[in-house]
Amino acid sequence: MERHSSKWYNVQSVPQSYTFPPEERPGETPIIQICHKIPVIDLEKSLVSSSEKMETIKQLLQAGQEFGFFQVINHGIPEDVMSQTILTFNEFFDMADEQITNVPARKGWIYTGSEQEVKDGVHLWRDNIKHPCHPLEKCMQSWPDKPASYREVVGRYVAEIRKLSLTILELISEGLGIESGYFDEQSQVQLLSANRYPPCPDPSLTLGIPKHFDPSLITIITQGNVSGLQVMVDGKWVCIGAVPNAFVVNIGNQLEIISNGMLRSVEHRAVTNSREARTSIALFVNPTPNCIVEPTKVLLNESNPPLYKFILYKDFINASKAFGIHTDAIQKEA
Ligand SMILES: O=C(O)CCC(=O)C(=O)O
Ligand SMILES: [Fe+2]
Repeated sequence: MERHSSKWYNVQSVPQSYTFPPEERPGETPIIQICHKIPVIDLEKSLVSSSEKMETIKQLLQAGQEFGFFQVINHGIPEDVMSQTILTFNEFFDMADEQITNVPARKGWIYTGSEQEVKDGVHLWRDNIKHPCHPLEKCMQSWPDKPASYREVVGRYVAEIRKLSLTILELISEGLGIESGYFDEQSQVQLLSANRYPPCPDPSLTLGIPKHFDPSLITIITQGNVSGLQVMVDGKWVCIGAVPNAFVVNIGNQLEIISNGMLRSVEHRAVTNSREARTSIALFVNPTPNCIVEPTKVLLNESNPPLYKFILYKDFINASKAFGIHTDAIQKEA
């Protein structure tokens, strides 16, 4: 028998162990219904003039307030960096399972194949790898070394995303009236989480990732050409369109706290489709474990009292078990 056919997703129907309870499954409504309201923001415009920059800032804040999500285009990251990174992860996920699951003492990265990942008794329709990325030179020494290009390609991608995330955070801090550099300390940790959702015989029954909030400051996602990221808008699950060469950006719980609720961390989930595999790469920009996260003082006054208590980032993560069974391991790596 061909090795490939032994993969967990080569099945004619969705196994019971992958079937979500009726209230959680996507159901029969069109799953890939694109929401065109979620803004696509042209970042190049912010470089043209100070009035264009103010306009970009306004768009970022409005999107963060209204949807908690937006996409950015003309962000300066070369197309081939994005496409090569997706290809490298596809190669990684295509490797024979033994090559990725049976690596001894895999310190520095965590692979969770679908068969190992169970949420409330149900398997997720995805394979996943997570690893820290900052400081880059140190972290990349312990990333996977197969495929051979992994460290170089993913390293280049991570370096580009770090610059992009700082640009976006700087624009947001200017809009909120926070001093420049405030987020330098709050955004020291980068955690990469790449997902591969194979084609699924019945996407109405199962999920790639169940609904959740991101425990990050912001998250920057590449979803290639395949939609599947769903966000709750006006009480309905809708998909974020796959815009060529765009990054999806979402506000995480920490930025919601810092902005005292002005920017919203919004629930989202990943659905599957029956036609093609989808690969997404999420980079969580996180505070360091001992960083105190609290509503920034400049936004507080009598009519805007703090809505959140201060919290150490590691206490937040441990209390919310934000990374499931890997929470402790991920905290150690950070
Ligand atoms: O696959 C996606 O687009 C969603 C990923 C996501 O929400 C996450 O990794 O937290
Ligand atoms: Fe997420």
